[in-house]
Amino acid sequence: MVEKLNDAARETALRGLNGWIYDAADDAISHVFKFKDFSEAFGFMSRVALAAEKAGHHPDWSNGYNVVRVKLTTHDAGGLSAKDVALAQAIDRIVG
Ligand SMILES: C[C@H](O)[C@H](O)[C@H]1CNC2=NC(N)=NC(=O)C2=N1
Repeated sequence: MVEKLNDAARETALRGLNGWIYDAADDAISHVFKFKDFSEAFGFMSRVALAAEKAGHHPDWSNGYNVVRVKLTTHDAGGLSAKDVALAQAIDRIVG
């Protein structure tokens, strides 16, 4: 059973991520990605989808043309967990 991160662990984890914003109300981390066009945005989503399936952990996300809004939280834990941090790191690698 995955556990929520405590405050100290969360702060440490966030320092290792690029531009993710902590949303205390949802105990989640979010990032808005803007791309050249829809094709670039959808390519990003396709790569993230494969990483999510591989991890067995999935984003809550939306797409409008060239913008992808990603929110990560662990539904099974009721908040932010190490799985969210790991997926955020994978997403950071995808965007480079
Ligand atoms: C059974 C459960 O839905 C699965 O273990 C996974 C699927 N993907 C998931 N993704 C996220 N973000 N949180 C979860 O708790 C989660 N659970």
